[in-house]
Amino acid sequence: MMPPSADVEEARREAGLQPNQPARERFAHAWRLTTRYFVSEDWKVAWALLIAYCAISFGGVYTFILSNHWQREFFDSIEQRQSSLFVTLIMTFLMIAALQVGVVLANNLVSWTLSIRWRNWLTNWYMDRWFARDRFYEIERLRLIDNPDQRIAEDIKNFTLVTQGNSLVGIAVGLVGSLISAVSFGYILLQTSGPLVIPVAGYRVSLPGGDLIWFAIFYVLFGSVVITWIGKPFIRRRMREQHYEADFRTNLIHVRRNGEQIAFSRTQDMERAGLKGSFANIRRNWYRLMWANIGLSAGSSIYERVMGVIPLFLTVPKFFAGQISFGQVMASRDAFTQFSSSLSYFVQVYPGLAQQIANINRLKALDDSIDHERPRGIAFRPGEAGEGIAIDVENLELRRPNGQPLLSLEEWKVRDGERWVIEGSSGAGKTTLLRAIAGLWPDGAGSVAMTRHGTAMLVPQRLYLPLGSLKDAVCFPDRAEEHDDATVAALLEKVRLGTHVAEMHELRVWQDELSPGEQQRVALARILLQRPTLLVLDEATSALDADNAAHFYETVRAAMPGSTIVSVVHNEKLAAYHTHRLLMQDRRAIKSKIEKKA
Ligand SMILES: Nc1ncnc2c1ncn2[C@@H]1O[C@H](COP(=O)(O)OP(=O)(O)OP(=O)(O)O)[C@@H](O)[C@H]1O
Repeated sequence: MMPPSADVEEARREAGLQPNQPARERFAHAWRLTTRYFVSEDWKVAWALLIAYCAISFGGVYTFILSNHWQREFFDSIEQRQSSLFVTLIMTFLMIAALQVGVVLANNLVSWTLSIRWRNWLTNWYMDRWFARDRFYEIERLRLIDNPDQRIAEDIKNFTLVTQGNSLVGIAVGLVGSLISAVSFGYILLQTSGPLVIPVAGYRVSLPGGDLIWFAIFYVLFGSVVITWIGKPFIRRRMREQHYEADFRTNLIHVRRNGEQIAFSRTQDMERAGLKGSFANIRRNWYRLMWANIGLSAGSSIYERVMGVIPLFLTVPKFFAGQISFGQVMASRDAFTQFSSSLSYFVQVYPGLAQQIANINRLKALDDSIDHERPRGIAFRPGEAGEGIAIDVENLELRRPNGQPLLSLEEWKVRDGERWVIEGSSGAGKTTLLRAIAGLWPDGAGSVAMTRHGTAMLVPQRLYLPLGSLKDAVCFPDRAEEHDDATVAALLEKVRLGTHVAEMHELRVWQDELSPGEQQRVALARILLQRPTLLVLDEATSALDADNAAHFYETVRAAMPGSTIVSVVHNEKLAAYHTHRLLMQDRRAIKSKIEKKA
């Protein structure tokens, strides 16, 4: 049995149908994700910016206190008509104002710089891993997760953004601030309340510190547990929101890319209905998100209201008993509220934190899909084929990703200079066999060894044309500067694309402009430029008329008489350009020689 795809797992987890991954694993991942940049080669700059950011944030609080202080002094001096202090106070104000403006500017400078450097580093880190071991291809082939592109572009951006209050760094800095203020107000509370005495099994256990402190700590703990519990659906809905938004955008791009076919087939209504369905997911999820948010807001509002009266319930009896003054009642209420709201920081930042948890979870799924190790059934051995052999296949069993068998091929040797045509009905596994030859299909068993000599080139049915000029497209994967214009112009003439020679350097979206048949002739030009010793063609002439298809094969044969060719064709006439045939039938392959017609 094949492992279930991570996509199914991720969606089921978010729907609450499957338990979350172990908390320890998720915490370890979140920790590594957060600290990774700060232990990278850019660590000096990273730490300098982070420390500067923290210093500026606390500097901001300090300037706020300064200006508060100044205000009191200023109004007092006005009330007492101390005109001699006026100029000094104005000067002080200007200095404080300059400091405040400086803090805002420095905060912008540092937070924006840290955001882009962190994002730049993490994006590159993910992109490197996404490209390594062909993961970008494997994730799509197995559909391991949805929209990895959105995760790399959006989720990393949201995760590394320092410029907003609900950013990870902003939350952490706020946490330090609230801890400091919890300690200061806790100290005030200590002075206004007696020890907490709890009767346990006939004994009176006295907890050190003020009773108000202990009540505040219990209350905050209780509140945090309840809020976390209420907030669970909120996190899940936030994650779903990101999925649905990404799906909707992908569907819009899909319509844009296939605009011509949709316009031709007049299926606008169908496409619009599909898009509306995709948007309906966003809308439905929005309402669920709204209810989850209302639940969360209700929880935090009740929590805050109760927090305002608890100290009164605790201190008023002492006031009635004549133990404390009314002033102490009010002072301890203020201190209690300040103390517990500093401790309740977690409850206050929960929505922002929920967004960050959603980002981290989506990046975890991306990490899991990149690290996903699928046992390689088909051994791919480049450079290990024997002398004179271009491709050596042994005991090959091709399977679909779900384990269903596609094709058995006991032994298949393609000798240098041979030209093999692969035939078989649609869906027989011809393209999959070519993927196995290229080392891109691991599902199955057996081995594929490739020659160590020369170069190989695979030409698919739909050619990849890079963004740029027509010359770029012909020269790909080389850079255009590596070949002179005259050579490329001659090739364009040779492949019957002479009309485009004059516009060879124009930057256009050639993929959209050239007809499929013209694109296949660009492929021919590319082959003639690269002159690979092993050429693998997957229905490379499917869009060409009979004459142009024959011209394609004749040109290759004349220009590269000794090259080895493996090609998939549906057109029987083209088989004549080959020396051998591999016919796929009933999941088996029959090999034969093609006799030359006299
Ligand atoms: N990534 C994939 N995931 C699941 N199934 C796949 C995947 N790629 C190919 N298949 C399945 O493997 C089978 C063989 O596909 P393949 O493209 O090799 O056929 P083919 O012989 O080249 O067909 P055609 O002549 O129509 O191009 C098909 O049933 C296809 O659905």
